[in-house]
Amino acid sequence: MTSLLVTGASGLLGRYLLDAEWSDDRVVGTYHTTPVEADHETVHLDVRDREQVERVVERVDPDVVVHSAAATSVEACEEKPELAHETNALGTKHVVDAAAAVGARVVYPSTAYVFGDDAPVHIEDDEPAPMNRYGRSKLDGERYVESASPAGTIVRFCVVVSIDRADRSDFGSWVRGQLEAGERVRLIDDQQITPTVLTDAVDALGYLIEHEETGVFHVTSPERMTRYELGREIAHRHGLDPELVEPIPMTEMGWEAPRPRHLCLGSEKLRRYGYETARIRTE
Ligand SMILES: C[C@H]1O[C@H](OP(=O)(O)OP(=O)(O)OC[C@H]2O[C@@H](n3cnc4c(=O)[nH]c(N)nc43)[C@H](O)[C@@H]2O)[C@@H](O)[C@@H](O)C1=O
Repeated sequence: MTSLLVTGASGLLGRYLLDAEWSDDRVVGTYHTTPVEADHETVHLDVRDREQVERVVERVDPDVVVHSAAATSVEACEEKPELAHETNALGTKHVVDAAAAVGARVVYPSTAYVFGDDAPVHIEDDEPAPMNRYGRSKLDGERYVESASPAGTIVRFCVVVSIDRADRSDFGSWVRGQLEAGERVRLIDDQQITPTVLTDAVDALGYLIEHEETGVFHVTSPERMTRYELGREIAHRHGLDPELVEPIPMTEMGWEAPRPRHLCLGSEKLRRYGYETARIRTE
């Protein structure tokens, strides 16, 4: 029986982790601003507060800490670099240090934004070169996990989407909700992504925890596509009108943070380790 502490349990990933079928062991979740309704114990935690992190980790005394608490808005991190640094870099250091003190392994969800535009697809061994402050702060967090003892696990995702549900605040749910309401959606057609299906993100984390794999892993669909193509695929999957999906360039988003045109991760390593991620395209 594995005892888990999941930080960021009110976030997209954390919330699912708490409900995941594989997490029927002892699980405690932490939240920062939004309390979580769950079958498991949840506790307030600000990962920026080193002493609070130490207290919670010591009390829960987990085998594994899944550290999914993070400032995940790319734009907010660009506007408030100190928030990105304190939450994603220092917060991770606090978790890594506290986990080491109780002998717990750290599993760290990270992001494709640790890479820039120097290659169309990046694999685990490639040298990160973030283009924005969010990517930089998550890479700083990765560095702490890399030097963790016991050895940690870094799991990079691309844009996390649900494709078969519409009950979350993720990109896929939003697109489906708009299409179901007969509303047009204008989606980026000049940035390639390898989306991470939400259920894959959760199940692959479970797989890596169960098999006690350490090091860096990418978890994404093997297919490259734009958000525009993804939106049309979501329409097809659910019998909705793909003509409601319109292409726009990234410049129309008015984003401050620079973003690579190729935000693609190769996840062949995970397949070699025996885990197959879902395909998104149906045709
Ligand atoms: C890998 C990486 O992936 C993500 O970062 P992101 O690239 O900033 O993309 P996002 O999905 O968070 O979009 C940011 C905002 O922008 C809107 N948005 C996006 N794409 C279109 C789009 O195509 N059309 C419209 N209308 N709105 C869009 C979207 O609704 C939201 O309000 C994060 O998970 C992040 O934590 C992470 O790690």
